[in-house]
Amino acid sequence: MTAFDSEFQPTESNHPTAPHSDTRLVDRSKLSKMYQHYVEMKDKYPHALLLYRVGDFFETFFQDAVTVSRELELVLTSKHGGEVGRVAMTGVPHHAWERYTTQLVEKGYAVVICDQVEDASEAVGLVRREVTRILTPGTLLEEGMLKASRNNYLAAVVIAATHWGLAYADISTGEFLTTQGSDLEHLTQELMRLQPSEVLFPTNAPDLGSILRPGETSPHLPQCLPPAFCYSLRSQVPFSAGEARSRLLQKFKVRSLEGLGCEHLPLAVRAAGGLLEYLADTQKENSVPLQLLRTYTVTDYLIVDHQTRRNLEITQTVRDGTFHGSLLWALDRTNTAMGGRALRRWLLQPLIDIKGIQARQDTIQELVENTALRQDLRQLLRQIYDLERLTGRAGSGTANAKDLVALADSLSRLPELSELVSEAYSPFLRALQKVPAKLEELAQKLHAHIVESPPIHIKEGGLIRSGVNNLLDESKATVEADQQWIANLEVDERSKTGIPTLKVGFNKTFGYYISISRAKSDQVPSNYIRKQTLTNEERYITPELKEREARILSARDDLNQLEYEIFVALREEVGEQAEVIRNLSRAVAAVDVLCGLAELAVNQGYCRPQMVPGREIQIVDGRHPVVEQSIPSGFFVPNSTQLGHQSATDDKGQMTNDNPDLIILTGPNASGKSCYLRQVGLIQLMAQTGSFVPARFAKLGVCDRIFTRVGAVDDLATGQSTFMVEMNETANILNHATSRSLVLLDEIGRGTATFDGLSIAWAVAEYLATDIKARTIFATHYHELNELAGMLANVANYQVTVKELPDQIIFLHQVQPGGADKSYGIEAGRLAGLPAVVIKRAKQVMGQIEKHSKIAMGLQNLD
Ligand SMILES: Nc1ncnc2c1ncn2[C@@H]1O[C@H](COP(=O)(O)OP(=O)(O)OP(=O)(O)O)[C@@H](O)[C@H]1O
Repeated sequence: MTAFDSEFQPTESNHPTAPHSDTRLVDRSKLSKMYQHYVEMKDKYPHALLLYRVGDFFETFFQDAVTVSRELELVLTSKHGGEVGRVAMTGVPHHAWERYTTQLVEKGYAVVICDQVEDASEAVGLVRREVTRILTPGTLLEEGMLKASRNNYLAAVVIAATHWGLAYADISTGEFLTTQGSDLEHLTQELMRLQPSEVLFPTNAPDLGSILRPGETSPHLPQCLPPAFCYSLRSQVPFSAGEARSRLLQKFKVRSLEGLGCEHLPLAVRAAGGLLEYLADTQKENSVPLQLLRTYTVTDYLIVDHQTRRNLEITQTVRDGTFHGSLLWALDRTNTAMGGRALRRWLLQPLIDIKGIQARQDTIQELVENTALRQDLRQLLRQIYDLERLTGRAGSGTANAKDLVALADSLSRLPELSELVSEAYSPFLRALQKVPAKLEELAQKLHAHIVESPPIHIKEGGLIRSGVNNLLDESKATVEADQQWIANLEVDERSKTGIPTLKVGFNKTFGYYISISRAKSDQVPSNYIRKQTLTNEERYITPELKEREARILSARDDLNQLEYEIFVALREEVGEQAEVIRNLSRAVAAVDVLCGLAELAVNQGYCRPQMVPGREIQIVDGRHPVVEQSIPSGFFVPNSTQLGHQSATDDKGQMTNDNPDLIILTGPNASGKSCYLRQVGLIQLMAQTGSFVPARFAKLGVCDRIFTRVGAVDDLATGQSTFMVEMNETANILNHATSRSLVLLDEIGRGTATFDGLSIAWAVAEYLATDIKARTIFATHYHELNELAGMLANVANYQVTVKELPDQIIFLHQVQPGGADKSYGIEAGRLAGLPAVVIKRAKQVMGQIEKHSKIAMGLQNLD
């Protein structure tokens, strides 16, 4: 049972006159007709909030009114509901429904819009109302409800023992992908990467159709599904192999799924088919244009698990979860919303295919070298709106005329874009050299049909230019002539009647009228018919005035309808081109990302890393891309890195530690160990994204995974201690890392007794260096670990240096060979003002410990 349901356990009100607030308890036969209809609708959507159009408002009644008034802090009122008495009610003005619905959806509710589908003034009996839209967190299209800078993913998951299928779509941009795997940990990591707004999960739970809001638990959800997301519990039927497959075949009009790459991936097919069914169920008449389904494999990309993504602060900082200070913040120089979203996707899913990486690098390089091209492109890209989402809204029939003008403006920039890149030779720029002629024609047509600055509402006219449609022009001319006649009426009647203060006015109730001050009412001509008497004036109509008015009003309705029809036809034409426009949008987005990365490379002095097939990681004068932008220019101290043991030998054939697999990094607090560790991880990740990197030179073997274990954060949510979290993360690394992984460990074993911690740290480092041979940087305060380098050829010691003055330590932030053998902790204590006697004693204790802790020697004896 969801929290949503539990709030509405039928409870009989004690108060005899309290308004009814539960549809399940009310005597329906005593409800008035409209409420009976409302209750029928509510029965169909028990788990959603039903917004029901009544005149100028979207109202909610009964239990929904209670929820909505609480969630939106609106006043809960009541209304007469027939013989039953009063019914709880709260509502929002119809023009503001988007704003209020956004808030409800953000809180994890599904919202059903039940709108009037006929003109209230023409309705016989009850106005016809239908469900026109169902909004759930993962199925939004409206501009105001979406964040421009990130995708809004709807995911669907199928689990069979340890195997899983995952499909996801962003219906606002049309992306639709599916995959399957056999390790549930990968499923969790994929979901954490995608951060979907809603996840569909097929189950046989009794409360099908409900949405579990973030943090809500259900016995029907398996452990591998992170509780941070909204889960929609769905029937298993559309997720069955047969149904899902035929839905996909039908949607993409194909005979087999071979071409989509998932013919032999039953779980991927089941997830994708189930997702399509949900879209059909929620989108009603708006059919959403989706790109052709793409199948991918998780291991085709660099695997960056959630902890690592968090520790490396890819999209938000660890400390306060802000975008400012993240890698994305430091790298984003894109000029379009599409580019911004693409950069985020790229950073969350870096490549392992060298050719793919080099194609991006080639494009950046061309743009770095050709400054004029880069600047011109960036200038032009600024004028391109969100083509992906505009097309989505056009295709689903939710775009307004302003959207189509924005789309036309953007499409008409594309020929200029292709002209700019006509001489380009790198792959991503060449992809823009040809713009399909039909898109140019479409842009011209839209511009020729729709006025430059149309109103938001599409049913109230004022959208279409003259010269587009003869009938429209003729009706417009008639209306204008009648309006002119009315405009002249004031002057004509003043001269006819000799009343200089006579006025022609208009109001909603009476339409046009002639107003005469009461003092002059005796001079009124006989054909004037009195309609209304006010304190100082009398209002009249004439048969002729009413005839003109009737003509204007009816012609205006026809005009608005005709304009609407022309507009809808144009919108459909755009929808038909959705696939072509979106293919091009993706190419534009990629060029925007690469242009931004090129700009960054030039401004920040990045270099093109050489990507090599081996295991080597060689970085000369590397910098941390975020820290260097956060401190004054020139203050960041660059440091080099050399990792990836190649059985290095010196001139005499002796093994050396020059090119180790594992570095033990020591240094005092705040000297820069964490910064260095992250810098290496970020440079590797940036390089596999295709970006240039903050270094003087870099030669990098492609990694399969990056792991980090950084800092100590209590996982209060799961009730795990700092130490257990640390051990879990470490276990995960040791169980999954390979010799092609990059492992960054900061402070292993600090959350327990010193000797336990040191022993674990030692054993972990040794295992990584000897068994896994992963490239590892191990930052630690246990300088005893420096002894490892004496035992293992592929381990080297490095330290972050400081300069000691009598009463202070100066941080040099320089990473140099060698191990710190000094306890800076005691030094720091002295600087902090610990009494001299305590410091002295601490040094004595330290000396004793060191005397008895020659670990390497002891272990050799053990071996
Ligand atoms: N290479 C560098 N150049 C300039 N400033 C640096 C550099 N490295 C680190 N810093 C600065 O030093 C501060 C401390 O660095 P960091 O947190 O990496 O230290 P640490 O050695 O990991 O400390 P602790 O052991 O206490 O965790 C950083 O916030 C950064 O501003």
